[in-house]
Amino acid sequence: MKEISVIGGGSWATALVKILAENKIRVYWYLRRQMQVEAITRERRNPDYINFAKLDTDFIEASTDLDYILSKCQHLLFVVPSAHLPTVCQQIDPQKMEDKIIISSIKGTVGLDNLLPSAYLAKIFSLLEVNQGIIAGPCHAEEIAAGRKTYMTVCATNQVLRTALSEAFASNYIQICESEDLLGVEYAAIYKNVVGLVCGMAKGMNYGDNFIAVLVSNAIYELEILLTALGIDSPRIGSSSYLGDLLVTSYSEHSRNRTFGVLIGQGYNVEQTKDTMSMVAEGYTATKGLHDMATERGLNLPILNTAYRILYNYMPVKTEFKLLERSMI
Ligand SMILES: NC(=O)C1=CN([C@@H]2O[C@H](COP(=O)(O)OP(=O)(O)OC[C@H]3O[C@@H](n4cnc5c(N)ncnc54)[C@H](OP(=O)(O)O)[C@@H]3O)[C@@H](O)[C@H]2O)C=CC1
Ligand SMILES: O=C(CO)COP(=O)(O)O
Repeated sequence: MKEISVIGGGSWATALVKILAENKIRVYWYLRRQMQVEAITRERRNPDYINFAKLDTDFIEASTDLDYILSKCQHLLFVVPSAHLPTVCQQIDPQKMEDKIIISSIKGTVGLDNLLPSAYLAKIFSLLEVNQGIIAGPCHAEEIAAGRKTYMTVCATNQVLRTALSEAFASNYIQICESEDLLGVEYAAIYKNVVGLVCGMAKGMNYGDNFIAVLVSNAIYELEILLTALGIDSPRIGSSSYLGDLLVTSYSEHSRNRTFGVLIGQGYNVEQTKDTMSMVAEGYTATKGLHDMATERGLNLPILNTAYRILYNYMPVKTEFKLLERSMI
């Protein structure tokens, strides 16, 4: 792969663009604000997200013209928060997407149907699975910005695409793991955001490491039940895109989901917490999406239920944790 169009201007898109440009892949980058485009071109960094990451703008063309950015490359990488994916996609003519290869790196459920990002993109652009890929973690943009050793998972059923993505992203600090398990990895990446949020709540209420270790252990068990019910065959729970991503979100100070949970645990209400956050915490909407899926399948998942009752039924966090304490094993 010599070039790629990237759609999205947040911290994760910025980290991925950084790696691509370092690897001398030409990046056509769609951002929604002209001021951000101009600042990136002028300052060689994104002033609004991971602004300490230097960007090699010799390999980057940024623009607010989505049609132009999409027209430049066959490979398109979507990195927008799931809540905004429909808004972005509605601006795109599906006929212009016929021969495109679409990669997504979005960890949330989309729309009222709670679709996976890859399923949403496949539906609206009539994509074949062979033309889709995903990029998964465990990766925090902040650590990539600092060039810290990171393992990234690239998923595609198409071997040629997997290889192309591996080559595009591998570097002296990015180690690539390849996988064909798009569905399992995508579901796991969404569920871990809910767990990160609940771990944050525990932290915010001053639960200790002993409790959080049991919480995470129970989450692994819950993830297995959820994936099995969703039809994922023999998920590799211990792999870095499953367990690794769950752990980094549960424990890392960089995690926005965990931060969101900490604020709830400290007594802020949901609206105050949303207002305080300057970045997206996908676990908030994912809690509803996954809870709907679990309910439809008659699953009883205590951690997911706890998040749902606190965030959507506005139940007191302390009372809910007392109930959770009793249901964990
Ligand atoms: N950050 C990370 O370390 C990782 C993130 N991810 C995933 O990447 C995805 C993107 O998240 P991330 O980059 O971190 O998000 P950020 O919170 O860093 O950035 C949010 C982005 O959403 C844009 N946005 C806000 N409102 C709208 C809107 N109404 N319509 C369209 N766009 C809007 C913002 O644009 P503007 O600045 O113009 O407001 C900005 O580009 C998420 O699914 C996340 O889970 C995956 C792996 C790692
Ligand atoms: O997905 C991530 C790490 O792999 C980022 O997690 P947060 O969105 O919680 O920061």
